Amino acid sequence: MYLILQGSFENLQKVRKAGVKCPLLCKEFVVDKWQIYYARAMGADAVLLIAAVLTDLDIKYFLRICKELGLTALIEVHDEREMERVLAINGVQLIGINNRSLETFIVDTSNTKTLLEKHGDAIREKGILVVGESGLFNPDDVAYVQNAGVSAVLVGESLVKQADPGRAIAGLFGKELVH
Ligand SMILES: O=C(O)c1ccccc1NCC(=O)[C@H](O)[C@H](O)COP(=O)(O)O
Repeated sequence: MYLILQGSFENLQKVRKAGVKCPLLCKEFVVDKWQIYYARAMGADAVLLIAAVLTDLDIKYFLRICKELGLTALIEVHDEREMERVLAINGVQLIGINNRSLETFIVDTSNTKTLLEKHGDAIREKGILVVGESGLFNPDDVAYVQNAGVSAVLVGESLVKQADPGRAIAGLFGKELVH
């Protein structure tokens, strides 16, 4: 399980210094290569690359940097067009389907299902893992995106608003997760 750190590179370092051992995903709007080097220096294991704010050339270049640094790149898409762009890029291992529109902030989990119905075969052929992102609050939501074909989930609100992370995670999945 990755811990997702959002909003501040320095938080990555704080969390590492506090002794957190699990992998860390730097969830930022990465638009320049220095942010990837900085994320690595601060202790990240993975970075989010948002297709909506990057050109194809940027994504290819940033993927190369991630590979050199030993970082995993989670490439985030929101719609059909972004999915097609990302699937045409070699070396993508992890795609996140965000159910929240960056323009309207409206969340619709059927986005994951729609995109996987259309592109699931191509994704499987390439051996790409899919992460279902946003709007997941309970075991039914998780089951819905899992049945659509995702192998992992990216969750914010439903966990961070609860006092006990262990119980929050157990509540989200409907069972205790052993790690
Ligand atoms: O990431 C941002 O900076 C951001 C800016 C404006 C609106 C939303 C933004 N992020 C939302 C998140 O990162 C969510 O926490 C993440 O997508 C998970 O979704 P949820 O589980 O619904 O909180």
